[in-house]
Amino acid sequence: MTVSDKPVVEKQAAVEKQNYRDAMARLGSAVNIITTDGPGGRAGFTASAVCSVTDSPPTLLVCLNRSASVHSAFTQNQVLCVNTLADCHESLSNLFGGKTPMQQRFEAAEWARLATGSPVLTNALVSFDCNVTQITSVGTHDILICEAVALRRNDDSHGLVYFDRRYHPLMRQTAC
Ligand SMILES: NC(=O)c1ccc[n+]([C@@H]2O[C@H](COP(=O)([O-])OP(=O)(O)OC[C@H]3O[C@@H](n4cnc5c(N)ncnc54)[C@H](O)[C@@H]3O)[C@@H](O)[C@H]2O)c1
Ligand SMILES: Cc1cc2c(cc1C)N(C[C@H](O)[C@H](O)[C@H](O)COP(=O)(O)O)c1[nH]c(=O)[nH]c(=O)c1N2
Repeated sequence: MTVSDKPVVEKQAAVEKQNYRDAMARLGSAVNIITTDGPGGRAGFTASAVCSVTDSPPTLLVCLNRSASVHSAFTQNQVLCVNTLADCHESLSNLFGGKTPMQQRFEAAEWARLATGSPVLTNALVSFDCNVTQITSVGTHDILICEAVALRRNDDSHGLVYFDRRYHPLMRQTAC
């Protein structure tokens, strides 16, 4: 049998938006509620586009659609908290990912504060309280570069993954 050393690549004129989304739906990701508070007001939205950038200084990125109602609050406040959701947070994720009024979103859970004043979800898997240090626009979204200034972890909770347009619990291995 002859094995070609070249990968088979299907030629395509362009990747259409729907094909791109269908492909991206196959990447499982953590689900987060991103919150802020300050002169621009209190706001929060659900985000899967969150990624670690560097640990020195401890930096992550969040992608935010510029057409979202929460956009101006985040750019004005320049602070945010990434609250990574646990397996019990499916309905909270839908609440912060829809067109629900802001007060109703926050009434559905308990919140604390750390260093920046952004709302910290008390039973999140982990929370990264951050200063927004840079904003870069790409297409429809702003990439918010965020430096973590305080952290909070709940080490007993299970995780939540968004994969194939559905939520899936991710169980932590327990000692037996
Ligand atoms: N990065 C994002 O802005 C993003 C990510 C996930 C979901 N969403 C929004 O949540 C809703 C439900 O999404 P779904 O995953 O069930 O189905 P979907 O078909 O809208 O999205 C499938 C996947 O495509 C990507 N995607 C979707 N909209 C995008 C956008 N505007 N910009 C960049 N990437 C995008 C995400 O990876 C998403 O998981 C939709 O309104 C979607 O736009 C937005
Ligand atoms: C699972 C999942 C994941 C994401 C989203 C939704 C859901 C359900 N949404 C959409 C975002 O949460 C939604 O647009 C917000 O509610 C903002 O809408 P308002 O304009 O404030 O109503 C979203 N939006 C965004 O700008 N970046 C992201 O990474 C994501 N990820």
